[in-house]
Amino acid sequence: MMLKRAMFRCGQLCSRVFAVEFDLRTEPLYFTLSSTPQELHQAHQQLFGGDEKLFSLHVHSDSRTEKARTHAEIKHKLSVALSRDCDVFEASAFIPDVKNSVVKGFFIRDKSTTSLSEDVLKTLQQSKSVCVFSYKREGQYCWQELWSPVNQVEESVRQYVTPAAAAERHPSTLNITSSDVYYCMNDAYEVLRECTDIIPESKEVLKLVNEQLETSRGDAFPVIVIEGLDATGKTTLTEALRESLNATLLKSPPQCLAPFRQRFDSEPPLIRRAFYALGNYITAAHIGKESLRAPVIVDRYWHSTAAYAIATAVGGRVENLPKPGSELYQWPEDLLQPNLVLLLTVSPEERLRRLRDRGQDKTVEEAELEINQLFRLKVEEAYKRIQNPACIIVDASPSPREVLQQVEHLIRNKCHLKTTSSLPDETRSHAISPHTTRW
Ligand SMILES: Nc1ncnc2c1ncn2[C@@H]1O[C@H](COP(=O)(O)OP(=O)(O)O)[C@@H](O)[C@H]1O
Ligand SMILES: Nc1ccn([C@H]2C[C@H](O)[C@@H](COP(=O)(O)OP(=O)(O)O)O2)c(=O)n1
Repeated sequence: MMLKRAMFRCGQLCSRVFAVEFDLRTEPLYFTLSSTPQELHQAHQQLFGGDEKLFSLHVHSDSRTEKARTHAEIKHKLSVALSRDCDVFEASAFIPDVKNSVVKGFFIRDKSTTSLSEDVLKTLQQSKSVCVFSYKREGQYCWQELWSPVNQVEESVRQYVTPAAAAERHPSTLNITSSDVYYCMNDAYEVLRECTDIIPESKEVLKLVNEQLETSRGDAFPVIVIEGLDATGKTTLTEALRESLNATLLKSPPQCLAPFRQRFDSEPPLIRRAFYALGNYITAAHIGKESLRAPVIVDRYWHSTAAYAIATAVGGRVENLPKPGSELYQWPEDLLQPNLVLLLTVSPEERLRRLRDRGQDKTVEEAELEINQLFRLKVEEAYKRIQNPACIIVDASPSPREVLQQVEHLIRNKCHLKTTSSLPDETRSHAISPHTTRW
């Protein structure tokens, strides 16, 4: 039964292009499978040409939540259970330019002479969602076959590794919609609804969404979002703006979701990003209400949700990001738009200094960001590519006072507002009215 299922999965994969993130600084290695022997290119020789043991495994399931969780579990197991003699690379099997065609997995290169990797794969293969292949060599050729720890899989035919041209779109960009980034509330809502059995907190989050959603936005005061990586000065600036504009300060995710955040941060992207996406809709409802009374400053919003999600989903280099203008950078049609989005930027050195000076707990992701220069670059680049509204970049390296003045100036120009921080305290209230704005 298990073998039959594996054979079926194998058949589904064979017509796809495989990509292995062999070296994150360059393009993935792409190959297809062919029934006739094919000579390997020099680049492919680096992976397939040695005498190490090679395996790949792919995760299938009709349930997207099960697939996402199994993939995350496998990633964790491979990182803790394999020996130091094993290299694990992210891998995928996909149909070029076909959305949602990616089957994610891993490629394993085992330089050891022990059977540890086989033992680990044997336990992973117990899962009905996992399909394992091994790679064998003969002369200059390398073929892939379905792997079984017990007996030779007789029906499995040799499928020769055949170098393939680079894909125009990096495969990791094919599955982003509704797996990493949600372009309407319902898509994110559905994911959490599918999780209510395995993550009971999902019910509470959905209840909060149902209770708080109501978007009203009439002749409103302006809404200004402040974005940026951790420690770029968002909290410092948003609090100063609250005072100088006599504004309401909101954040996304909203305070009511704080008790659940850690729980969802430990989930794979499919679920974690759905949580943050729903947070934006709750914040949007708060913005709708509050902007009837005063200007609203928002600390992180959709730009953060999309930029972090895209940067995490896309492996390797900045060049792998979806190209500028891609539909993946579009704002969701059903999410309230702010009037202005400002992106605070500082040099990596200054940001590290601020992080160290602050010396407080960082989310795991932010800790990784610190050591992972590539990821940081991708988040910033994704921020800059988001459209409608796009963000305006603010150099946040000067003193807090200078940054505030710079931002007040921008708000005055872009929102046709009067800000009054340079005025004496007693004249400082209600300088902004909905009627002085253009929207
Ligand atoms: N313009 C600035 N110049 C120097 N230090 C700053 C500036 N803005 C903020 N900081 C300091 O940098 C650290 C991070 O700022 P914070 O406002 O908490 O950033 P964020 O909210 O973006 O994580 C804090 O210790 C803060 O006092
Ligand atoms: N609106 C938001 C806000 C944060 N996120 C995600 C993106 C990152 O994974 C983290 C960053 O949040 P973090 O707590 O480190 O940021 P702050 O310290 O609050 O500035 O949260 C999001 O997806 N959408």
